[in-house]
Amino acid sequence: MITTLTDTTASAVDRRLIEMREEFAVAAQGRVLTLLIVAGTEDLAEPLSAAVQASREHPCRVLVLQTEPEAAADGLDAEIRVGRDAGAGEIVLLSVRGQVASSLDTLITPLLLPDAPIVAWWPGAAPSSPGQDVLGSMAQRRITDARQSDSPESMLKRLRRGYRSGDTDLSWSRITHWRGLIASAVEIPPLAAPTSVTVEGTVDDPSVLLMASWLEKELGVEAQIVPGPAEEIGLSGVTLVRPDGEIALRRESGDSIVMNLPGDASDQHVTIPRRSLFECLSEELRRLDPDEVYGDALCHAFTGIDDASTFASGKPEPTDVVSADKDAVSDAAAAAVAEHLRSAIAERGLAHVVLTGGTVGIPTAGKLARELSAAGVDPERIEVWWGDERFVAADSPERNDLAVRASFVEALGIPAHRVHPMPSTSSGMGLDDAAAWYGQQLDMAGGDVPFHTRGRAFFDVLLLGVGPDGHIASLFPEHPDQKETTLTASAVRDSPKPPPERITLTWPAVNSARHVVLLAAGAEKAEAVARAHAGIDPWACPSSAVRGLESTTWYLDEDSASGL
Ligand SMILES: O=C1O[C@H](COP(=O)(O)O)[C@@H](O)[C@H](O)[C@H]1O
Repeated sequence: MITTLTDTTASAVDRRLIEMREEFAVAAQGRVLTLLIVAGTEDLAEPLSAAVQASREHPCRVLVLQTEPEAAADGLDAEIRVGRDAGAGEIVLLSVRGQVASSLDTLITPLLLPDAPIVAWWPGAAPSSPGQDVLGSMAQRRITDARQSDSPESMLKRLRRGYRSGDTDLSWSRITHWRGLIASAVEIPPLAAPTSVTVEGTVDDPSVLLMASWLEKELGVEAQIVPGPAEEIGLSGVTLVRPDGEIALRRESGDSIVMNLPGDASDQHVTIPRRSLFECLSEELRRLDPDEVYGDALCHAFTGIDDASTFASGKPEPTDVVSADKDAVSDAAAAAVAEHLRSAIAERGLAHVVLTGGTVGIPTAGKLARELSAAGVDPERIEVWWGDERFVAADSPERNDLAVRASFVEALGIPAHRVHPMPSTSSGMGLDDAAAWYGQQLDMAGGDVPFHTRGRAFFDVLLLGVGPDGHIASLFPEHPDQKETTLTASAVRDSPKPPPERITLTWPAVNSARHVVLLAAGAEKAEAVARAHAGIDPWACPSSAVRGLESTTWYLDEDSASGL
């Protein structure tokens, strides 16, 4: 039975659901979990059919959220399916538009099964840190599917950075049977450690990457990934070389894997069909405890990316623009930034700029507004973010956003929904929640464009003032809070520069810009500027370790450039 409700509310949906159960004598008892399917406007026929099948094994309430935050009009439509149309569960499809999408947690709370676990599933695009997502944080288990991304390896790296216990990915469930076969094969006597491991398959396929990582971690041997047959997608073979012979597994067809063991090269055929979406989902719903083995394999896969300097290395070298004085520095920077934003808008219809506070940053923002107006840039097309903020009251003169509200935001007439100040103490949130919330706003705006992957950029221009100690944003030299690299924005305590509590973009986020514009003026900045030019060293000199994907330019006056 299917009922639709247009322009409705969550409580009206809940009431109708209860009525339908009564009308059609459908029992609610026995539902073991709430499955949240979170998506944009893409076609969900396949995930829904997998969920309906899985509900026969795990009777559940399925809440499907299709969100369109950019929709011109706000609204909520619902379709409720119970009985035959919903497998062994009940399905509520919610189409959420505009502002309604900004409070998804409040929206779904009345619709959750009381006292039952929640599993969140993103069948397509997923947040960088599912565990910190507004819906993901309500769930015990969070399921993503990196294979669905345009850039699966990048997505897996993002998931690794944002990993929280309870996360899993269907690329991992796709290789469960392979792992079982390999685990039993390596136990075959005589027990001998493999000397080499080769994983064959699509080279950037997440299942292939996870298999290689798992084997490396478990066996302590480096795993080589080699391309498999072009017609095969995903994992096609695994070979472990032991002193007594080879353990070789190769997918022969969609239905079977051929296995050879040391001393037995007789091509044993094992019936293991390629796993369907339903089977993978069902396996994940079977276990509600965290899958630590997945966490280990994921984290081992990209161990090297923890080093903050890797975010900056390999990008174009910085250049310097030296002007006579501070005034001329902000003139030059504002003109260059306006041009970058204008061309981003011409290319993509929208530009993301990150503003900064500080002695040069604040006047630069005012001049940028004038440059953009003179160029006739549509203020509707600019999204404004901040690189850092002081965690004080919203109306405190210490706030970086307040310093440019009149000169930039109001002067240009940028609509409120395009302006993203970092939360203040007036928000009611504590410092950690406020930082996490801001990071989440960015992750949601970035969609599949990662803040956690080298080689991709979200911001068009990132403006950064450079402090006399070499700090940028609120990443201070030798300050432990700079070590937070799994989040997009993080809390800073005990800042060496007052006020002590701040929010900052993290290393991966500041290194997610096309163009980086560093600003410094005055003799007191000369030493920091010289140190930052000596080589990438995030810990000792943060301003040395930020690079744009396309350009990094230091706007300096003669005094600050005197040590170069
Ligand atoms: O505390 C901060 O300092 C930097 C640099 O400021 P400056 O006055 O030395 O130019 C600034 O860019 C940052 O946004 C701010 O919070």
